[in-house]
Amino acid sequence: MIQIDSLKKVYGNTTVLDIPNLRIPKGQCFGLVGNNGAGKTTLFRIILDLVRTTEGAVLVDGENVSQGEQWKTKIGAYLDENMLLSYLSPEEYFATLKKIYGLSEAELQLHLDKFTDLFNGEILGSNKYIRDLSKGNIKKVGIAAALLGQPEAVLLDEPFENLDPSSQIRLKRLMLKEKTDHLVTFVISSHDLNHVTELCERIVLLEKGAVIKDLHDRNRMKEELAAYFNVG
Ligand SMILES: Nc1ncnc2c1ncn2[C@@H]1O[C@H](COP(=O)(O)OP(=O)(O)OP(=O)(O)O)[C@@H](O)[C@H]1O
Repeated sequence: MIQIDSLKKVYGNTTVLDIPNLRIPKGQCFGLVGNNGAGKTTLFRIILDLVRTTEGAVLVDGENVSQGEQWKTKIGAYLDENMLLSYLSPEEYFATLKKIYGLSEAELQLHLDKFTDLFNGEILGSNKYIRDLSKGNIKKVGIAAALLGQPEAVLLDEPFENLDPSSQIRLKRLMLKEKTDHLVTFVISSHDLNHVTELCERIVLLEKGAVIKDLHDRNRMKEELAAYFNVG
Protein backbone atom coordinates (compact mmCIF):
# COMPACT_ATOMS: atom_id res chain seq x y z
CA MET A 1 0.00 0.00 0.00
CA ILE A 2 2.94 2.35 0.62
CA GLN A 3 5.53 2.43 -2.11
CA ILE A 4 8.83 4.28 -2.07
CA ASP A 5 10.35 4.82 -5.49
CA SER A 6 13.90 6.06 -6.19
CA LEU A 7 13.74 8.29 -3.12
CA LYS A 8 16.54 10.74 -2.36
CA LYS A 9 16.60 13.52 0.17
CA VAL A 10 19.60 15.82 0.19
CA TYR A 11 20.28 18.62 2.67
CA GLY A 12 23.18 20.79 1.48
CA ASN A 13 25.90 18.34 0.47
CA THR A 14 24.55 15.49 2.57
CA THR A 15 22.30 12.75 1.29
CA VAL A 16 20.16 11.87 4.29
CA LEU A 17 17.94 9.33 2.47
CA ASP A 18 18.66 7.14 -0.53
CA ILE A 19 16.09 4.36 -0.93
CA PRO A 20 15.79 2.92 -4.44
CA ASN A 21 12.68 0.84 -3.76
CA LEU A 22 10.60 -0.17 -0.76
CA ARG A 23 7.08 -1.56 -0.69
CA ILE A 24 5.01 -1.88 2.46
CA PRO A 25 1.96 -4.09 1.81
CA LYS A 26 -1.40 -3.73 3.51
CA GLY A 27 -1.60 -5.27 6.97
CA GLN A 28 2.15 -5.44 7.52
CA CYS A 29 3.71 -4.28 10.76
CA PHE A 30 6.82 -2.61 9.44
CA GLY A 31 9.60 -1.58 11.80
CA LEU A 32 12.20 1.04 11.05
CA VAL A 33 15.39 1.00 13.10
CA GLY A 34 18.73 2.77 12.89
CA ASN A 35 21.08 4.89 14.93
CA ASN A 36 20.43 8.57 15.66
CA GLY A 37 20.39 10.53 12.42
CA ALA A 38 19.84 7.44 10.22
CA GLY A 39 16.85 9.11 8.54
CA LYS A 40 13.80 7.49 10.19
CA THR A 41 11.92 10.68 11.04
CA THR A 42 12.79 12.24 7.68
CA LEU A 43 11.28 9.20 5.96
CA PHE A 44 8.07 9.55 8.02
CA ARG A 45 7.91 13.24 7.17
CA ILE A 46 8.34 12.51 3.46
CA ILE A 47 5.62 9.83 3.52
CA LEU A 48 3.30 12.42 5.09
CA ASP A 49 4.27 15.09 2.56
CA LEU A 50 5.62 17.29 5.35
CA VAL A 51 9.01 17.33 3.62
CA ARG A 52 9.51 17.20 -0.14
CA THR A 53 11.80 14.65 -1.75
CA THR A 54 14.88 15.78 -3.67
CA GLU A 55 14.28 12.92 -6.13
CA GLY A 56 11.72 10.15 -6.36
CA ALA A 57 8.31 9.76 -4.78
CA VAL A 58 6.16 8.09 -2.15
CA LEU A 59 2.94 6.52 -3.40
CA VAL A 60 -0.01 5.40 -1.30
CA ASP A 61 -2.15 2.95 -3.27
CA GLY A 62 -0.55 4.36 -6.41
CA GLU A 63 -1.15 8.01 -5.55
CA ASN A 64 1.86 10.32 -5.25
CA VAL A 65 1.49 11.91 -1.79
CA SER A 66 2.87 15.24 -3.01
CA GLN A 67 0.31 15.45 -5.82
CA GLY A 68 -2.95 14.04 -4.46
CA GLU A 69 -5.25 14.19 -1.46
CA GLN A 70 -6.95 10.77 -1.31
CA TRP A 71 -4.14 9.20 0.70
CA LYS A 72 -4.94 11.54 3.60
CA THR A 73 -8.14 9.58 4.29
CA LYS A 74 -6.12 6.36 4.52
CA ILE A 75 -3.20 7.34 6.74
CA GLY A 76 -3.08 8.19 10.44
CA ALA A 77 0.11 9.36 12.08
CA TYR A 78 1.68 10.61 15.24
CA LEU A 79 5.26 11.82 14.97
CA ASP A 80 5.57 14.42 17.71
CA GLU A 81 3.77 16.98 19.86
CA ASN A 82 3.62 19.48 17.01
CA MET A 83 0.85 17.38 15.50
CA LEU A 84 -1.47 18.09 18.47
CA LEU A 85 -3.53 21.11 19.48
CA SER A 86 -1.90 21.26 22.90
CA TYR A 87 -3.94 24.22 24.12
CA LEU A 88 -7.02 21.95 24.15
CA SER A 89 -7.92 19.38 26.78
CA PRO A 90 -7.88 15.77 25.50
CA GLU A 91 -11.71 15.80 25.45
CA GLU A 92 -11.78 19.02 23.40
CA TYR A 93 -9.15 17.65 21.05
CA PHE A 94 -10.99 14.36 20.43
CA ALA A 95 -14.27 16.30 19.96
CA THR A 96 -12.54 18.43 17.32
CA LEU A 97 -11.26 15.34 15.52
CA LYS A 98 -14.73 13.79 15.75
CA LYS A 99 -16.06 16.76 13.74
CA ILE A 100 -13.22 16.56 11.21
CA TYR A 101 -13.77 12.82 10.66
CA GLY A 102 -17.58 13.15 10.73
CA LEU A 103 -17.98 10.61 13.54
CA SER A 104 -20.96 10.20 15.84
CA GLU A 105 -20.59 10.55 19.61
CA ALA A 106 -21.05 6.77 19.88
CA GLU A 107 -18.26 6.10 17.35
CA LEU A 108 -15.87 8.38 19.22
CA GLN A 109 -16.79 6.74 22.51
CA LEU A 110 -16.25 3.27 21.02
CA HIS A 111 -12.81 4.38 19.86
CA LEU A 112 -11.84 5.88 23.21
CA ASP A 113 -13.05 2.76 25.01
CA LYS A 114 -10.26 0.84 23.27
CA PHE A 115 -7.79 3.11 25.06
CA THR A 116 -9.18 2.72 28.58
CA ASP A 117 -6.28 0.52 29.73
CA LEU A 118 -3.62 2.59 28.01
CA PHE A 119 -5.01 5.89 29.30
CA ASN A 120 -5.00 4.44 32.82
CA GLY A 121 -7.44 7.06 34.14
CA GLU A 122 -4.91 9.87 33.63
CA ILE A 123 -6.08 11.44 30.41
CA LEU A 124 -9.85 11.76 30.11
CA GLY A 125 -11.35 13.70 33.00
CA SER A 126 -7.90 14.82 34.15
CA ASN A 127 -8.97 18.46 33.92
CA LYS A 128 -5.70 19.34 32.20
CA TYR A 129 -4.77 20.77 28.85
CA ILE A 130 -2.75 18.44 26.63
CA ARG A 131 0.28 20.72 27.08
CA ASP A 132 0.21 20.06 30.84
CA LEU A 133 0.13 16.24 30.61
CA SER A 134 3.29 14.20 31.14
CA LYS A 135 5.33 13.32 28.04
CA GLY A 136 4.08 9.73 28.06
CA ASN A 137 0.45 10.79 28.42
CA ILE A 138 0.82 13.34 25.60
CA LYS A 139 2.09 10.50 23.44
CA LYS A 140 -0.96 8.37 24.33
CA VAL A 141 -3.28 11.20 23.18
CA GLY A 142 -1.34 11.41 19.91
CA ILE A 143 -1.50 7.66 19.31
CA ALA A 144 -5.25 7.53 20.04
CA ALA A 145 -5.72 10.44 17.61
CA ALA A 146 -3.64 8.72 14.93
CA LEU A 147 -5.86 5.65 15.10
CA LEU A 148 -9.13 7.61 14.96
CA GLY A 149 -11.28 7.33 11.83
CA GLN A 150 -10.24 3.78 10.86
CA PRO A 151 -7.05 4.63 8.92
CA GLU A 152 -5.67 1.81 6.78
CA ALA A 153 -2.10 2.63 7.77
CA VAL A 154 -0.72 4.23 10.92
CA LEU A 155 2.74 5.80 11.17
CA LEU A 156 4.20 6.14 14.65
CA ASP A 157 7.62 7.63 15.37
CA GLU A 158 9.05 6.08 18.55
CA PRO A 159 5.67 5.02 20.00
CA PHE A 160 7.21 3.41 23.10
CA GLU A 161 9.51 6.28 24.06
CA ASN A 162 8.44 7.91 27.38
CA LEU A 163 5.81 5.25 28.11
CA ASP A 164 6.09 3.39 31.42
CA PRO A 165 6.60 -0.41 31.16
CA SER A 166 2.91 -1.29 31.72
CA SER A 167 1.85 1.24 29.10
CA GLN A 168 4.36 -0.17 26.62
CA ILE A 169 2.82 -3.63 26.99
CA ARG A 170 -0.72 -2.23 26.74
CA LEU A 171 0.17 -0.32 23.59
CA LYS A 172 1.70 -3.41 22.03
CA ARG A 173 -1.49 -5.39 22.76
CA LEU A 174 -3.64 -2.63 21.32
CA MET A 175 -1.61 -2.46 18.12
CA LEU A 176 -1.69 -6.23 17.65
CA LYS A 177 -5.45 -6.22 18.12
CA GLU A 178 -5.92 -3.41 15.56
CA LYS A 179 -3.78 -5.35 13.13
CA THR A 180 -5.73 -8.58 13.66
CA ASP A 181 -9.22 -7.03 13.76
CA HIS A 182 -8.86 -4.36 11.06
CA LEU A 183 -5.74 -5.34 9.10
CA VAL A 184 -4.16 -1.98 9.99
CA THR A 185 -0.73 -1.44 8.45
CA PHE A 186 1.70 -0.11 11.06
CA VAL A 187 4.93 1.67 10.27
CA ILE A 188 6.84 2.30 13.46
CA SER A 189 10.33 3.44 14.32
CA SER A 190 11.93 2.35 17.52
CA HIS A 191 15.22 2.17 19.37
CA ASP A 192 13.73 -0.62 21.48
CA LEU A 193 14.78 -3.82 19.76
CA ASN A 194 12.62 -6.02 22.01
CA HIS A 195 9.39 -4.22 21.18
CA VAL A 196 10.08 -3.81 17.49
CA THR A 197 11.03 -7.46 17.01
CA GLU A 198 8.00 -8.64 19.00
CA LEU A 199 5.57 -6.53 16.98
CA CYS A 200 6.94 -6.38 13.47
CA GLU A 201 7.10 -9.13 10.90
CA ARG A 202 9.50 -7.01 8.91
CA ILE A 203 12.26 -4.66 10.05
CA VAL A 204 14.32 -2.37 7.88
CA LEU A 205 17.63 -1.12 9.21
CA LEU A 206 18.67 2.31 8.00
CA GLU A 207 22.26 3.54 8.11
CA LYS A 208 22.99 7.07 6.94
CA GLY A 209 19.80 7.06 4.89
CA ALA A 210 20.35 3.73 3.16
CA VAL A 211 18.58 0.41 3.75
CA ILE A 212 21.33 -1.91 4.86
CA LYS A 213 19.13 -4.78 6.08
CA ASP A 214 15.58 -5.81 5.25
CA LEU A 215 14.76 -8.50 7.81
CA HIS A 216 11.79 -10.85 7.46
CA ASP A 217 12.85 -13.92 9.42
CA ARG A 218 11.38 -13.48 12.90
CA ASN A 219 13.65 -16.15 14.34
CA ARG A 220 16.77 -14.31 13.30
CA MET A 221 15.92 -10.60 13.32
CA LYS A 222 16.65 -10.03 17.01
CA GLU A 223 20.12 -11.52 16.89
CA GLU A 224 20.94 -9.77 13.58
CA LEU A 225 19.95 -6.44 15.08
CA ALA A 226 21.76 -7.15 18.35
CA ALA A 227 24.91 -7.91 16.38
CA TYR A 228 24.58 -4.69 14.35
CA PHE A 229 23.93 -2.48 17.39
CA ASN A 230 26.55 -4.37 19.37
CA VAL A 231 24.18 -5.13 22.22
CA GLY A 232 24.19 -8.93 21.97
N1 LIG B 1 15.85 20.42 8.01
C1 LIG B 1 17.02 19.80 7.99
N2 LIG B 1 18.13 20.40 7.53
C2 LIG B 1 19.32 19.76 7.48
N3 LIG B 1 19.51 18.49 7.90
C3 LIG B 1 18.44 17.84 8.37
C4 LIG B 1 17.15 18.44 8.45
N4 LIG B 1 16.28 17.53 8.94
C5 LIG B 1 16.99 16.41 9.19
N5 LIG B 1 18.29 16.60 8.85
C6 LIG B 1 19.37 15.61 8.94
O1 LIG B 1 18.91 14.41 8.37
C7 LIG B 1 19.52 13.30 9.02
C8 LIG B 1 18.43 12.33 9.43
O2 LIG B 1 17.71 12.85 10.53
P1 LIG B 1 16.44 12.13 11.14
O3 LIG B 1 15.87 13.02 12.18
O4 LIG B 1 15.57 11.68 10.04
O5 LIG B 1 17.11 10.84 11.81
P2 LIG B 1 16.47 9.76 12.80
O6 LIG B 1 16.85 8.43 12.27
O7 LIG B 1 15.02 10.02 12.98
O8 LIG B 1 17.26 10.06 14.14
P3 LIG B 1 16.85 9.85 15.69
O9 LIG B 1 16.96 8.38 15.98
O10 LIG B 1 17.91 10.63 16.41
O11 LIG B 1 15.46 10.40 15.89
C9 LIG B 1 20.31 13.87 10.20
O12 LIG B 1 21.66 13.95 9.82
C10 LIG B 1 19.71 15.25 10.38
O13 LIG B 1 20.66 16.15 10.91
